[in-house]
Amino acid sequence: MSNAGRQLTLNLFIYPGGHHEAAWRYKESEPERVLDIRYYQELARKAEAAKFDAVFLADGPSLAENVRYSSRVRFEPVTWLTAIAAATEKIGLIGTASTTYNEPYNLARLFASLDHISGGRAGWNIVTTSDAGAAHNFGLPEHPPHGERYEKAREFLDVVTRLWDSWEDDALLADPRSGVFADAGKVHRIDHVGKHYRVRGPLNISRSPQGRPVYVQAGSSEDGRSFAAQFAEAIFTAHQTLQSAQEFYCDIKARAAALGRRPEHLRILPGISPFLGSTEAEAKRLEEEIDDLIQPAASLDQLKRMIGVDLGGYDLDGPVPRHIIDTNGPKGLASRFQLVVDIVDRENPTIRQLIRRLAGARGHRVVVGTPEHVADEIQGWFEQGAADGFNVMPPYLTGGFDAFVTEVVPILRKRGLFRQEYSGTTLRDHYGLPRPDSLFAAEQRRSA
Ligand SMILES: Cc1cc2nc3c(=O)[nH]c(=O)nc-3n(C[C@H](O)[C@H](O)[C@H](O)COP(=O)(O)O)c2cc1C
Repeated sequence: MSNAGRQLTLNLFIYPGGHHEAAWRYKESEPERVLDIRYYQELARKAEAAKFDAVFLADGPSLAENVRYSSRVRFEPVTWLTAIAAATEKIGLIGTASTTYNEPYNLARLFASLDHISGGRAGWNIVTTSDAGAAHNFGLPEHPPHGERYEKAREFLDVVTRLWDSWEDDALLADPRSGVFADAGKVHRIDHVGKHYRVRGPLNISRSPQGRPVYVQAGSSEDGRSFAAQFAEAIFTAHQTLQSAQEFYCDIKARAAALGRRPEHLRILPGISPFLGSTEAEAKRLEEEIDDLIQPAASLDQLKRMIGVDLGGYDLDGPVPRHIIDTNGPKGLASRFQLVVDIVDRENPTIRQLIRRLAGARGHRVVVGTPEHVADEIQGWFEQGAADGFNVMPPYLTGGFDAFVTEVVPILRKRGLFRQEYSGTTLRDHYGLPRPDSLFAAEQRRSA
């Protein structure tokens, strides 16, 4: 792959309080502002000033964390991003919404509205939701099995896509002279009748500036990879090693090409959580200072959600009891589970070492060092077929992000790896993605 002219994609992955699970306790953090929208508007403006591609918000339709220890209360993402849209001009706005716990029509309206309001900056992180607890918030007797969630997600995405295309681009006329507001012949019902959904349409808002928000996905299981290769335009992923990231990158690009897609229209973006210091020792001290704020009960809770076993009764300084981790259970299908099991098998950590290893970014890659070292790591993965860019996951806010923007981004720019200026105004422009034509307009042309 030629790297000439390739530019990094950089998203700011915002996690309330910072990505390190104990960051909210760090002396520079502002936990009291966790639900202050101006705090996030300020953060997004900083990311926009640094010419980042997008801000990204994760989400789940349940309170999965242990509230005693966790700062993870959060706004609903589209609401949150709409407020950020009002405070910014160009930065992309990617929000997470579940296909398992939403209705296609409502979700289509929400993201089409965000795309209109933001002038074409919306992206949808399509998740099937792995937290089984969510089922209890939606009257389901149990969380749908992994495969069924992805089956529903495929139908869900088909319906939403057709709803977003149900108004042809030139349907809205709003012509006071003729008195015609919209060309009814260019506004189409979708008449979907499927296994999981029945949706007539059309959508009650015209086609948005991007045509469709950008499709983002973050699964890594076999179902996840197949879904991503077919539909995703950006894929978030978590990898601990260059080799694992290269394998994923190569696999997804090959799958997409086999489906007739152009591999460059699918940005693969691993997470990176940088602890920065003027020396490696200083960066290590910063990491240790925040690690020392870990509350093991919270970490063990998180670990239980990831691997399905409760290690609360074990000696923290004893080995991880590998034999009780069921690799054939339902958890085994989720990618993050495998990532943790690989760490245990590779590094044979004590329980305390494992929870410290995961505390920084829940299995995403943590890089500790000088700005040059972090830039080298970014450039290395970017140029060796492991990434098209990164979700930057500051361990704490806002200092952890300020340091990245003031010290690492200039190095990446100097190396010609990252934009000096936006060349467009929409998220599709930033990602180098085409604006999709309306399916109905294409069908009309074929039948003309
Ligand atoms: C960067 C990143 C962000 C994610 N954000 C969310 C999220 O907000 N909500 C969610 O339910 N899952 C999230 N996930 C998890 C994936 O969407 C997916 O549910 C998980 O990988 C299981 O999918 P799989 O079984 O296909 O691997 C995220 C994963 C990554 C790598």
